[in-house]
Amino acid sequence: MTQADQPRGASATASKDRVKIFDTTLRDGEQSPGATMTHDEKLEIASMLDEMGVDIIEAGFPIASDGDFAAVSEIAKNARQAIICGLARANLKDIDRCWEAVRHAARPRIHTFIGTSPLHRAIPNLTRDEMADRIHETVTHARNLCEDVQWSPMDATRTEWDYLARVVEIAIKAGATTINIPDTVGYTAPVESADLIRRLIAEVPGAADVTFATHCHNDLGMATANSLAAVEGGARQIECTINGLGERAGNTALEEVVMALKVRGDILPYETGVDSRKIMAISRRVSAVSGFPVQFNKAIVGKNAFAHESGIHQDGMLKNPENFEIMRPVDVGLTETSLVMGKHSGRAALRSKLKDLGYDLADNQLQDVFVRFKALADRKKEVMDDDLIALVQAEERAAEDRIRVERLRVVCGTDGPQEAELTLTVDGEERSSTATGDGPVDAAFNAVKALVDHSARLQLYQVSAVTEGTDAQATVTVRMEEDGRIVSGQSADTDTVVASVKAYVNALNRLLVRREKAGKDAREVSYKDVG
Ligand SMILES: CC(=O)SCCNC(=O)CCNC(=O)[C@H](O)C(C)(C)COP(=O)(O)OP(=O)(O)OC[C@H]1O[C@@H](n2cnc3c(N)ncnc32)[C@H](O)[C@@H]1OP(=O)(O)O
Ligand SMILES: CC(C)C(=O)C(=O)O
Repeated sequence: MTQADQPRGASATASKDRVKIFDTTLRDGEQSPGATMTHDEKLEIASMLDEMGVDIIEAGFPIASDGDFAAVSEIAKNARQAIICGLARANLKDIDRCWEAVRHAARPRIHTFIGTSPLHRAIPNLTRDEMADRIHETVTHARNLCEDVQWSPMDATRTEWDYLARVVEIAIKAGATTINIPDTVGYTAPVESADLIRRLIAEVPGAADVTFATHCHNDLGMATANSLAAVEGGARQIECTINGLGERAGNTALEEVVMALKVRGDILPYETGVDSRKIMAISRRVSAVSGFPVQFNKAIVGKNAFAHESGIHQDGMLKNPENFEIMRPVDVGLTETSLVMGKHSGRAALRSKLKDLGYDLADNQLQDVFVRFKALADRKKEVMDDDLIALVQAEERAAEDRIRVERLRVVCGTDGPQEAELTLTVDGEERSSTATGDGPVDAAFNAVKALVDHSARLQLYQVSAVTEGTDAQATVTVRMEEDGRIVSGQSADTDTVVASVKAYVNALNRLLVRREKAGKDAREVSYKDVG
């Protein structure tokens, strides 16, 4: 093993073997259709990878384009600790171009490959012997340029055993320092993955002097399992990408193997140099620059990976997070577990969430808010923090209100006039009216006026969405003026007209309070007798 090939960071402990993390987000990851990144974005991602402790960054395929060449060169110049690697086909031109780009790095690596399976040997149309000669020639050439050379028999897992063993031996003899065994089409299964590496190490002359690497694709959803199995078989380098980005179904996800080794150290006694607390930040950045959203239930980095919505789970989490979490959110760079408030949530989670938001409610208040929360959750997929704040504030306001909205039905659409049927409770007495107007809000406001006679003038009517989506609550603010007294009212509801009427009524209630404070008898507000 050369000095350049040594893992960085903490040295391997007596009990745990060090596994190097080789990130190929910028090469294999970028090969995902549509995932192309700009030069500056590649530099930024490379710097984050370096910062988080990745051992080797495969920065690109320098012969592929001038842009790739420039990105690999600049990443090589900027690298602080990581080995910077470039990919090259099994030809001298590719290898020279790759070296031109990576040579600027303090720790450069050339990675050259050729497909060795029967299917892949047909691509450059080479016989077994011709390919063997090509491997010898190209690996030797690469090693003459660079002391750190990685060689990959592409489609290794579909290559005949005898031929694979033969070409791996040739590559080692020609100077390769890392032998990478790719499962190019995601075909292998964990037991095979472990056995293949174990057998290569046991049977190929010189195998003990090089690092074996595993490079898995996720076509059958087994990339992480195969990579970990390969480590158990003796591989000490895992090739992976952030968010599992990569060709077709993607590559092994860096965050999955790093966290699996961290969490299951009891049965997988290996360690990496990656600072797992930087995982979320780079995952979000890679998702943003590649334009590939992370699926909600993606292991480790999905939006729901540390989120709990069902009441029993939330209650269990509040009693002890270990009940439903095998990792601490902080270990992947999240500040906290998210208790997602939705229709499956219970009172324990609601109380805890409200406490976090600064509302310490008495039991009866909590019960009222809970009823309204469940009603909202039935209409809305997810109840956000701002929704809850709006609910509690509405509850607080409603507690002292003399006028309350009981029922509202609005008929609206293209054929006017719009009509509103409204029932209010005024000082404990139910009253109803029907009114028309120019639009549903106007009709509803006219219905309020029909029940509560007042001379206040509407100065402002404003609607905004509390949260995102078509099921978002609308917050309505109204401002009214009467005899120089200005009052405002606010309410939130998923129904904009309901929110409008409640905001209007809220303002009227405040007007009554202002009148009382001004020494006037609030009964001066006359209620029209329409009942
Ligand atoms: C499994 C993997 O991820 S492998 C990496 C795949 N990544 C990429 O292909 C992305 C970058 N690729 C490119 O930009 C282009 O394909 C280039 C610049 C490398 C080559 O472009 P072109 O010269 O136009 O060749 P084209 O892409 O059409 O065909 C590939 C050629 O490389 C040959 N080839 C493929 N792999 C290898 C290899 N490992 N070693 C030697 N030759 C190879 C093929 O036989 C073919 O040559 P041929 O037409 O003479 O048979
Ligand atoms: C170039 C090699 C390592 C590769 O990407 C693959 O086989 O999937």
